[in-house]
Order: sequence, then structure tokens, then C-alpha cells
Amino acid sequence: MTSKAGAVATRTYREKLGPEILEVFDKSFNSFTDVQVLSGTHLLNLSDVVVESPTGSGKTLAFVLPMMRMLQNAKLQPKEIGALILSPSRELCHQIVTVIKPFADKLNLTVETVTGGQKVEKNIKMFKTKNVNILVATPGRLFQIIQHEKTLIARSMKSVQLLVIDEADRFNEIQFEDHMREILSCIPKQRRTGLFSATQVKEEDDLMVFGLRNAKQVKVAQEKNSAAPSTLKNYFVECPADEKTSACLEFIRQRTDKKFLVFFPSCNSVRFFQMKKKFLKQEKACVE
Ligand SMILES: Nc1ncnc2c1ncn2[C@@H]1O[C@H](COP(=O)(O)OP(=O)(O)OP(=O)(O)O)[C@@H](O)[C@H]1O
Repeated sequence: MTSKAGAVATRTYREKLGPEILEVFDKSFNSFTDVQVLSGTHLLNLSDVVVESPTGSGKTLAFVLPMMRMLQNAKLQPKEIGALILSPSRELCHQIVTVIKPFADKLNLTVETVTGGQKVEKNIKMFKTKNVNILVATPGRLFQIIQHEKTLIARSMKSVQLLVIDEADRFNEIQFEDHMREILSCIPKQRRTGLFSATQVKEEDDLMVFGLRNAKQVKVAQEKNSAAPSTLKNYFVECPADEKTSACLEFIRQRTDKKFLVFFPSCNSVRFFQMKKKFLKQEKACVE
């Protein structure tokens, strides 16, 4: 935000966040990114937001900063969950917690995760025994816990003021709508909701699934100087979803003189690919 209006918006946003949160932010960063000022201002003005902003534009702090301010004002009791963040994978949930932790420590708030890969019984015990103010969860696992202990979860989440759905464009499993309906039935209707994603945000009808009301749209464009170089050629291969791994392996196998960088959404996908590659006696270094 370089314009005069941008400078005013940034100054106003800093005032809204208050000294404690800024003290933590200023230790690591010089200024807010555009998506942080725009989304944070709407959320602190009590509007829902639908945010589309490129990868790496700082979307995590765009919801973490206003969330911390909301929770600071809420004066939560130890076992009251004030914010629920849904993210599609275990790894992303843990990354979000890492961003939240310094702010939560400063404000004496606690953050926990519930994700797949842990025992459901352990998750339930966590709800019963730990003080949790911010919960970061994968929707599938939270749904499973609600199936076991709906009254407990609804009681723990009756103070939720903010629901964040991160990487909203990646929630595309068939059961997702059922999961979302059940989760929404456990949190108050009077809350703010923020939907954050890197790609085209859903159609109006799809937004109903997330319980959004009259949301403000925030759309931040990719910076020109971060666009792909003009000499880079992009190709794609269309194939059924369950043939993606073998199509990718075949592509690599036909070009053994080239180097490849392959991106995956989770550590488990990297391990699976590595295993397949070993199987084909094509082992090369795979970086997690
Ligand atoms: N205000 C800021 N100034 C400088 N760096 C920042 C700022 N906010 C976030 N970052 C850094 O930018 C990087 C990307 O942030 P983040 O992961 O939140 O982006 P994102 O938009 O969520 O990307 P993705 O869509 O891949 O999840 C991180 O390393 C983060 O520490």
C-alpha cells in the first residue's frame, strides 16, 4: 500500500490492533502486506470476508492479526474457544500454529490442533482437560470428534467469535459439505467468518456452505514483478485424478537427462511418491 490512502488505512489498522500485537508483529516484519490491511480492517469492522490473494502474499497473518485483537477484547476464560481455524491438511494446521504462537504467548492465550494422524480419544481428552482458546483443525477430524461428543464440542465452542477457512479452494472432498454443516451446528451464528484462498473464490451459492453473510470481497492481484518469466513455457497434462502419480512418474522417466522439482500438498504425498519412485528403480533425492 503505497498511496496516501494506503498510508492512512495502514495507520488506522495499526491503531486498531493495539500495542501488544504490534510489538510481536514489529519484531519480525517492517510493514503489512495489502491483504493483511484489507482483510484485517474488514474483520475488525465486524464484516465477514472472502479473500482471494496469491500464494505467499501473507494470508496467514491476514487472519491471525485481527483474530488476536478480537480474542484480546473478548477476555476469554481458560476453557473457552474464541476462534476456530479450518485448514485442509495436518501440515498446514501446524504451520498456522507456528504463526499464531508468539502472539498467543504475548496475550496469554492457548492454541491447540486436532488433525488426522492423532487418536480421536486423545483429541476428546484434549477438549476435556486442556485450556484451549484457539483451535486449528482439519474439518474431517473435527467432524469425527463431533460424531463422538457433540455436546462437549458444542459447549467448548459456544464462545467462538471467528471462524476462518484457510485454503478454501482445496476443500473439495465429497463429504466436505456434511462436515461443514455439522461443524457450523456447534458454533454460534453470531460470529465473523473469513474465507481465504489463493485462487478464484467460489460462486455465491457455494459460500452458503461456509455460513457467510454479506461478505466483503478482498481480491489482491499478483504483483507484476513476481509473474513467471516470459521465457518459461508452461505445459499441462489432463488425466484422471487417480492416474496423476503414474502420469508424473512416466513424464520423469522419459526425461532422465533433466532435473525435476515436484511439489506436493503434504509430507505423506511426498513419501508416497518417493516409494513409487523407488519401486520403479528411479530413486533420486526427494526433499521433504
Ligand atoms: N507483513 C509481512 N512482511 C514480510 N513478510 C511477511 C509478511 N507477512 C507474511 N510474511 C511472510 O510471507 C511468507 C508467506 O506468508 P503466508 O504463508 O501467510 O502466505 P500465504 O498467502 O498464506 O501463502 P499460501 O497461499 O501459500 O498459503 C511467510 O514466510 C511469512 O512469514
